[in-house]
Amino acid sequence: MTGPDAGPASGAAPRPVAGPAALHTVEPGPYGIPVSLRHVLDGALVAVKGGLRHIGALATIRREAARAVAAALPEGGAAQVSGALENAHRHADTTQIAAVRTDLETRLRPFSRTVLHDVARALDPQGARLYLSGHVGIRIMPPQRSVGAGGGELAGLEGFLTPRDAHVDSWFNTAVNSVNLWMAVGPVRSGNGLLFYPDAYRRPLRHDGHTLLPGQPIGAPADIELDPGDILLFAGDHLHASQPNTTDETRFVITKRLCVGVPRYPSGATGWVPYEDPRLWGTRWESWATWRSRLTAGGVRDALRTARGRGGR
Ligand SMILES: O=C(O)CCC(=O)C(=O)O
Ligand SMILES: [Fe+2]
Repeated sequence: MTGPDAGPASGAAPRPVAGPAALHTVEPGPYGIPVSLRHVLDGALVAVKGGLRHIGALATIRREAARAVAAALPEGGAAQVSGALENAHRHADTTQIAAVRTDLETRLRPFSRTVLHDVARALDPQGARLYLSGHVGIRIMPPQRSVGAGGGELAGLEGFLTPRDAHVDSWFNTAVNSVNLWMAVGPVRSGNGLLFYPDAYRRPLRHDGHTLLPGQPIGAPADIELDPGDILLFAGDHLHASQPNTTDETRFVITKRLCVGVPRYPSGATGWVPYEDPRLWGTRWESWATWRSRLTAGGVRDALRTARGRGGR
């Protein structure tokens, strides 16, 4: 590991946040993004200022968002929203916003792979191979008061279009050495972002495999604010929750995940996802890109689970 610690850039004071944890900020420089992912896996919350602009991705994401809006809304409404999804709820109902989200997921899936690869390459050497997940989360959170009572279009969109209660990603499908990239496309403000519970980091917590069970002390939440283009890095083991959106802006974030070293999966996890070795991309071995993550205890457990499922048990 050669990179400096993910401390504040150029001696600036850490940005204050509510709660006990400071949000560390770093600025990309001519040599890339000076972040130690080990520090992130130790529980640090790190904002890479202008990270999406640094890799030249923000304009493309906005352009695709404008196309998805144009496809889902009548002309007048689409023109009003344009690429600025923070206004979406003013001109679109929940069903239309759900359609934009679904369309954007398809449109951005291949590009998000490039984005993650570009970020991984811009990072300082981490002293470990980085494995990249195909997961992409398009998270468009309209103000709560504008979200309809919830018909079929909201089913399964918890954390993507409706708030997600406190959880740890590694309880279900995320490796324990995974780092989340929570990438702000529009502004993230107090009242529409994510809450983190740093005191609960890697503490044993009771949960139902999906969500924290009530009645456990988890400490005060840290409330994170980001500017468009900022990338928040946080460990997949962090306890976090969507803040029900009380602002008058729709919040628009895209998420990706990468693993520091060979993925390690918790034995009790309820799900599993592969991570790819990007060195094999574009080679004739590309179809083997997930083999290393399959050749783990977690990968084998998942293969057995799938085989048992096929056997009808
Ligand atoms: O964006 C949200 O509100 C939920 C995000 C989340 O849970 C995640 O990225 O793991
Ligand atoms: Fe999460």
